Amino acid sequence: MDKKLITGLVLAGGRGSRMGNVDKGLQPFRGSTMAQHVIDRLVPQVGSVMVNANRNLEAWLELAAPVWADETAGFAGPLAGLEAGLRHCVTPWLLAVPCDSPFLPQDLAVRLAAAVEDADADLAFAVTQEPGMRPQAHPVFCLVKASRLPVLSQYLAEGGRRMDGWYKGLKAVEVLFDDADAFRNINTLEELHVLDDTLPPTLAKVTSCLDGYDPDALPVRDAQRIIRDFVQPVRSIEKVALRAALGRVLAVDVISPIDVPAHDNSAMDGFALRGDDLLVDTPVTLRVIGTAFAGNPSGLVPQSGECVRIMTGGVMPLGCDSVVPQEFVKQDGDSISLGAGVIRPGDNRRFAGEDLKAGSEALKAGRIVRPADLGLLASLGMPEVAVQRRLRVAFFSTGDELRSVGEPLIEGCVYDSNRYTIYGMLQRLGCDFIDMGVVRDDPQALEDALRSACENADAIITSGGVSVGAADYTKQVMGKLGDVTFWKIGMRPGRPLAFGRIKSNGRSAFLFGLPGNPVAVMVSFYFFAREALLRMMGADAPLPLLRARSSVAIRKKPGRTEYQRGILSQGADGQPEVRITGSQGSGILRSMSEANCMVVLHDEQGNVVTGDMVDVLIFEGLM
Ligand SMILES: Nc1nc2c(c(=O)[nH]1)N[C@H]1C(S)=C(S)[C@@H](COP(=O)(O)OP(=O)(O)OC[C@H]3O[C@@H](n4cnc5c(N)ncnc54)[C@H](O)[C@@H]3O)O[C@H]1N2
Ligand code: MOO
Ligand SMILES: [Mg+2]
Repeated sequence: MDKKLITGLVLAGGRGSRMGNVDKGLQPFRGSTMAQHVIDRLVPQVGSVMVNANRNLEAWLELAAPVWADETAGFAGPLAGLEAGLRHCVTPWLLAVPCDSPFLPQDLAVRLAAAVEDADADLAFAVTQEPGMRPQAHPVFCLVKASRLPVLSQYLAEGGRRMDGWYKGLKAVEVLFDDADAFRNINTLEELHVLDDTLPPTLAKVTSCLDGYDPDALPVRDAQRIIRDFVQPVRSIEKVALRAALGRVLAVDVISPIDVPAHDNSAMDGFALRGDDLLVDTPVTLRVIGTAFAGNPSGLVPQSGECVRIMTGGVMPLGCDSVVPQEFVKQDGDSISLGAGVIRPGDNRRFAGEDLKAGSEALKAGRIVRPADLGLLASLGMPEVAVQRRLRVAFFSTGDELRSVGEPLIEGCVYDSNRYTIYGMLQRLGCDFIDMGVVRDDPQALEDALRSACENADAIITSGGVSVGAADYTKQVMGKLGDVTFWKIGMRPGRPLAFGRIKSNGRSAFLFGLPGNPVAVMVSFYFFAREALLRMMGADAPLPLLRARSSVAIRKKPGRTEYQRGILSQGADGQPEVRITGSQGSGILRSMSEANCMVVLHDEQGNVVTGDMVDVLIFEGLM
């Protein structure tokens, strides 16, 4: 069938009641509107497209398609829309599709048309079948002979409303499509958001990708994956002087503008010569015709039997490919002699570009600049480097029992240590920070603090108040301000965690509500917040776990991840060996301070026997 014989009709006249009574098709989706996506899919398949809509007609007209309202009053459903479409259809066939199915098949018209032609039918509609399920009809996706309008009008006049009810007396055929997802229709705003890959992901979207997601029993790796999928890099670049780039995250790939080194040069102080002059078993004598200093090309071109005195780094004279170190020759006036086989042709010569070739990638974006990188960048002659702007992280502690250092400690109170461990860990990551002090267990004070943090920072870290205590208002307030979830993670310590993104006055920030216990807060930071913050900074720096032999037995329950404070040292055989520090209670900071590593006992792992290999995270050098 020639596609010019078909008019496409987008059915957009519904109430959108499950979407909060909005005009569904006009809802933003992937950079335009949902209906626009449907129209874009339809246009290549048909001669022309029109729309059936009952509200916001001006907005619909902007879609550059004719718009027709129902003629049957009172939002009578898609059949009323089909009737309006058929009334204005000037082609022999009409292809109807709903406005909320932006993924409709690209071969919908061709396949339905082939079916009506084969069967000499009045109507064809789509059917899908999932494995092991009964076929599912999609009667709103139908190709209808325009001349059958009177049958439909009569059905409507008699009060009929069923999409698959009106064509009982007509010849209708089903067409089976393989891809059920192509007929997916979007009913709620949440669903629309979840499917819109141009919008920042929602937690619902991210968690829907996990099998058996249970916020109350979440494995560590699932929590890490959700966090990884949810946080997004802050895209903001600045140029800094080379030295200031130390510890910062490179924002772009660095391509070498030059060959390093720029010339073939000598690796030794000695004599540059032509490899052809070297004889396999006979000593040679060469005449020295001049000297090449580093930084001062000699311009000399030795002939056969000649050589040039050269310093380390000096540019190789033309025709020379080898250098004999001065210790290996006998010099006599202006000639040198060297024994057979002292060097081979090509020895002690450094090639132009052997370190880096012009145009090659010297460093990748996302790298955290280390001292060697500073040197490398300097070797390329770069005075400035493009880096990600520093991440701004606001943090505060929650709890009426907390006193800040410098204040007197009243009965029942403790000094706030979490703000100091958090400060230390953020500082090591290279973040800018805003220390917001201690916030009382008071809903208004918490809301004010979270809003202020959100408006001034990229990320917020709080500690305390995420478990189940009666004064833990933190969760309630966090939930109110945004897309935040509360987890019980299968780990020890650090079981409760709040995570998400909150909004205030048009600004948003990622939120990590870490548990209050002083060791739990550090473990949660290292194993969840750290990677997320690095990701926001555009950096890629996975936690470096090493293997070490356990010099002790460790009790461990399978089914949760345990982080034990450990001391790593060199065993009697020179291999790394780890033992556990004293008490592992999640309030005991002293053993954390004594430790130089964490022993990571994974989910599935059970008791550790002396001599078993275990994973270890070393604190020193940890970003
Ligand atoms: N019935 C239950 N109780 C608790 C559970 C549970 O599942 N059921 N989980 C326990 C676990 S695990 C942890 S961890 C804590 C986490 O509690 P919160 O995040 O609500 O923290 P708080 O109750 O505010 O404080 C816990 C503890 O830590 C001390 N703390 C808090 N902030 C600081 C700070 N900045 N500096 C020093 N010490 C701090 C606080 O005084 C408490 O002793 O909940 C368990 N309970
Ligand atoms: O996180 Mo809690 O520290 O497991 O006691
Ligand atoms: Mg609590």
